Amino acid sequence: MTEEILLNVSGVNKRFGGLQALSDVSLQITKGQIYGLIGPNGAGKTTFFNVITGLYQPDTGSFELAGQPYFPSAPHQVAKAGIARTFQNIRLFGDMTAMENVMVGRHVRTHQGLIGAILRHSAARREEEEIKRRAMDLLDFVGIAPIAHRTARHLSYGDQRRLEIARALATDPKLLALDEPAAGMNPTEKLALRELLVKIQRNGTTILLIEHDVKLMMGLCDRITVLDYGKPIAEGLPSEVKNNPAVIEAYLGGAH
Ligand SMILES: Nc1ncnc2c1ncn2[C@@H]1O[C@H](COP(=O)(O)OP(=O)(O)OP(=O)(O)O)[C@@H](O)[C@H]1O
Repeated sequence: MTEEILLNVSGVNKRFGGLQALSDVSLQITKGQIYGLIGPNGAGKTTFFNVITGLYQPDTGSFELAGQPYFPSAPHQVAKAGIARTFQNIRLFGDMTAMENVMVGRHVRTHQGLIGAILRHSAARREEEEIKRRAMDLLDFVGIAPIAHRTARHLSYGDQRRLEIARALATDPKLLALDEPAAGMNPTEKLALRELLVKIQRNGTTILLIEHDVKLMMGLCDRITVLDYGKPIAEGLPSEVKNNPAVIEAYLGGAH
């Protein structure tokens, strides 16, 4: 069986003034994988996320998503193309309920749009009901349905992270890109997060993951790329990457 490439990124460079933040970064993510991006602080992981989700324009680079040429432009277009992401620092609408936060994510995939919803055409009303049902299903899927009507700012840290994931899933992404989803979590929350990510993978969504918890990454990812000073220094199975001398040096030695 040939494996289908979901995201093919080739030759990405990104410079900020005198700093080469990404240096000829290429990677291929196969459909259905949990793909990890690791590296010391400042290695360029978030910059890579920002490039593939249209927040930063790369200096060079070519991209294909599900076999189609893809150019990450405005974040809204990126979501439509099939990539959803979360952020290192949680970005929820704090005064909206958990349910409303997920409904906002869902509007990317709807026909009537926000104007229709405001004017409340009957088609828009039907669609709104459908959006609510789907939002509730997603909250249930990530394990926070009982707090659907609580405002986001009053949720625990772990639940806010789950809510961000539910909101991203509401766009029906082909690729879910998670920037440090376990940051600040205690060991119990991390274990639950791990179970959730495996469940998302089983449901057919491909995941790209940045995470500092190397132990978590080694146990979870199908493949890993390691960045150091913007350059890919290793790529492969977790067991290969873990024993790679350049990776050990990047983590233990150097000025990081
Ligand atoms: N908008 C920007 N302007 C200037 N420099 C930037 C910008 N964004 C990132 N950088 C720099 O690019 C380099 C890579 O940063 P990036 O945040 O991508 O690293 P990272 O691997 O995600 O780090 P961390 O693990 O600490 O989050 C850093 O030196 C950072 O200071």
